[in-house]
Amino acid sequence: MTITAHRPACTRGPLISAEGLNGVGKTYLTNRALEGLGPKPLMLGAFSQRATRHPGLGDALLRALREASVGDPFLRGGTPMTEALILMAIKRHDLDTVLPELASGRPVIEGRSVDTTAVCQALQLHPGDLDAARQSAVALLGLAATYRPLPDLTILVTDDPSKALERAQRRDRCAFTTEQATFMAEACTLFEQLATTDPVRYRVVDRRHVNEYEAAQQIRAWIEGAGDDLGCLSEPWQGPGAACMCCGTEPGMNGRYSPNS
Ligand SMILES: Nc1ncnc2c1ncn2[C@@H]1O[C@H](COP(=O)(O)OP(=O)(O)OP(=O)(O)O)[C@@H](O)[C@H]1O
Ligand SMILES: Cc1cn([C@H]2C[C@H](O)[C@@H](COP(=O)(O)O)O2)c(=O)[nH]c1=O
Repeated sequence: MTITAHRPACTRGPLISAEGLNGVGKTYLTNRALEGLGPKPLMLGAFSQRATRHPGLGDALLRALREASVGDPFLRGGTPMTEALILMAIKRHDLDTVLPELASGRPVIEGRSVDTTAVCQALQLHPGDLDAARQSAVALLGLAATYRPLPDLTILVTDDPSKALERAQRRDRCAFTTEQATFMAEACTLFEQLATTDPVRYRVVDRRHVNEYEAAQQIRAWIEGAGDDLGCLSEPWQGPGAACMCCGTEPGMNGRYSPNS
């Protein structure tokens, strides 16, 4: 007998992240992409835009990282694994705060998510060894995926790292050190390598090959398509029997097909 799987799509909104180097244009291009789009997705602001005095656990953790990294733009305080776990906790906190919006069907866009954590922390764990960093970045993503579901869609904006550096410096009226510029160039390589490991989740827009209009159009189309046929979102640490964090459906409920039942 053949059992036909029938899985009604979950009513939740898609969880989308924008990733890439400082100054690469994640915010600029996403805002362009969203112009005239309705209903508007909820934008989860970039770390640097978060107020230092804002109450709440997520911002308190970020404040602790900022203080420990004494002004380093990549929040490097010298203990990369501890920092990785705190960054993952912040990203978990971000997810907790947007769950009601996701559950209501609204798309949510994270300005940076756990891919940045994987890339930046892996580079710190293996200075000067990009191969080892790539392996650790993949492993760190696996660890992050036990804290919280990964985004449904990750848009990597990439470019010549020197162009991103130039924009970040102009915007922030600062000068990155040579070491920081090298860190950014390595992060660029690692982001691009990480994106090849999961072609279903990642979409890459390379500003070396498309103009800003085309880039915004691509991003808009990806965001519009991200809500199609979404599965339920379950707590990774609860295992295959967990109910959906958004619609509450348990595997096997309402005639849903569960591969694990
Ligand atoms: N195509 C463009 N034309 C003009 N200005 C641009 C363009 N792309 C980006 N910028 C400007 O470059 C700067 C960096 O872009 P943006 O803030 O979007 O980068 P980001 O990837 O969000 O960076 P970060 O992660 O550091 O916050 C901004 O001042 C932005 O307005
Ligand atoms: C999430 C996250 C961020 N960072 C670094 C990367 C940037 O230099 C700053 C803030 O960036 P934003 O674009 O303003 O969000 O934080 C990091 O090193 N690790 C992370 O996980």
